[in-house]
Amino acid sequence: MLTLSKVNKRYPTGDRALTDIELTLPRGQVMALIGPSGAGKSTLIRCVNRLVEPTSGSIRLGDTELTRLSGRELRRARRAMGMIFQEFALVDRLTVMENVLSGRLGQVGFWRSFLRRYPADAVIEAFRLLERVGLPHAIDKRADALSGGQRQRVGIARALLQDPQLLLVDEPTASLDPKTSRQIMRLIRELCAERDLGAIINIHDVALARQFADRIVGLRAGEIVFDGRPEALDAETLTTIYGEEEWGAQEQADDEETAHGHGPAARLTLASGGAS
Ligand SMILES: Nc1ncnc2c1ncn2[C@@H]1O[C@H](COP(=O)(O)OP(=O)(O)OP(=O)(O)O)[C@@H](O)[C@H]1O
Repeated sequence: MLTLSKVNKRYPTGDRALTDIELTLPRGQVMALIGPSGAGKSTLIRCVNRLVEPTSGSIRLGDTELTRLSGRELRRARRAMGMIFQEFALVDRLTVMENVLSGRLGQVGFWRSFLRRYPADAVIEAFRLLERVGLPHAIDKRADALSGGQRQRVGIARALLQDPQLLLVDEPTASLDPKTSRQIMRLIRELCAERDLGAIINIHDVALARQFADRIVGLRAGEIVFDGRPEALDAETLTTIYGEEEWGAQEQADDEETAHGHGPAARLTLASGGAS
């Protein structure tokens, strides 16, 4: 379980990115973090893994107070948090298998990883994970020969090879087409359920968030202005999070597009709910 209490972040520039964030993420819960650009979503995720230092407050993962850690203890705590990034962050010239195994870099020690010798159990687990994410045939391919969706699957397998307690996911679908985006979100959701893993997913696509998350947290100007079930995210709440917009008109336009067969069916209306 992850617990944030009174977390504040003010950047040296004076920008106040987070104000008194209170958040508890139980095991197994998939939480989507939504909000306009600059709301503080990335800052929040990065405070959890300490890529950004919170200015004040407490962040606990299980029994560990993350804000007090440094050096070796911090590296160990970070291994308990699998990161999945927007741009996949793969090493292009390495194979799919090598990229997945790099998820164990921190655990196998410098020389072993330098020589690219991984323990047999890591290799077996990497095979298993690549099969689970749908890439058993691509093990020997170079990462730069993969499609965006396949690259993200490699990123997911790599994060899981760390055997994390929590997934921190930053815009996983930002550069993917609508169908692939849905597949990736569905995969993340299924894996979280299978492994009883909590996830915080920073995502701009509200329809995807509604469809695949158990819970939605809306940030605006560094504050939580919504925290609830996806069904509770109505036009009024969207206005609170994003500001004034004709959300009803958007729903209608999407409905019409779908009815007339324009645009991919995957373009969901804001009104749709439930995971598929
Ligand atoms: N390294 C930094 N130095 C100074 N200010 C920063 C830095 N990173 C972010 N900020 C500021 O903190 C606030 C929150 O930014 P953040 O990137 O966390 O928002 P976001 O919701 O993730 O936005 P986006 O959806 O565009 O990625 C913004 O005002 C931003 O300008």
